[in-house]
Amino acid sequence: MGPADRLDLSVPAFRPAPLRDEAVYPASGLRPAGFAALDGVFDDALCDALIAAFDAVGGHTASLVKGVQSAGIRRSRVLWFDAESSPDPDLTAAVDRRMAEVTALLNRTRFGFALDGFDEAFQIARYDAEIAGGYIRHVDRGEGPRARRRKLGISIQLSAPEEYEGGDLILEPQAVPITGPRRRGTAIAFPSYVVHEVTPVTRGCRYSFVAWVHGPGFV
Ligand SMILES: O=C(O)CCC(=O)C(=O)O
Ligand SMILES: [Fe+2]
Repeated sequence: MGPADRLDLSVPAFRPAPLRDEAVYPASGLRPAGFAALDGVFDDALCDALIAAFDAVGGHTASLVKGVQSAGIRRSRVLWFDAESSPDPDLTAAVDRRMAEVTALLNRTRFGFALDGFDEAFQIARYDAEIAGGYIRHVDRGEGPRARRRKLGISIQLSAPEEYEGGDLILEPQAVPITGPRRRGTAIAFPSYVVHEVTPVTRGCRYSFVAWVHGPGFV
């Protein structure tokens, strides 16, 4: 019997390890309201598959709202990742399952927001050194019918830290800015009213996966 005979083809292609409730926080050990990070949300196979899904189509130049583009504000390419753009239903299912799990865990342990779903497709973004890819300080909430319902943003680092320089996700949940961890597969979560930026990439390229979770307005 060769090794191929022992392959169990019923095993799904994407099986990230169970989520551990082991949030990582800045070195101070403080847990500022308005920021959470969770390691191991996507495994390498999921990160690789999402990068490949992006590269297969190359994404389009990111816009702000209603197709408005401003290179002074945001320089990146994005792909809206959903059942239509996904190359593989197993990948879509694995990502959907994991995002539901991670949202439930983070909201239960950290945020406690009233949330009612994902109203927008997930976003895969690519920031290239050639164009000093980045995104200046901004908040994710806006005036539009969906943007006003954004409550929680979750950014997952798809690239390994050594693949790029710059490209830090910096958040300002309180007075002291926090630089998000760069570990591959780590999720960084923050309320959609928190100011944040992606500093310009100076070498290589950074891919991220971003989900927004929606709900009734903050009252
Ligand atoms: O790439 C990231 O990690 C964050 C992107 C972002 O802030 C956004 O798309 O609103
Ligand atoms: Fe943002």
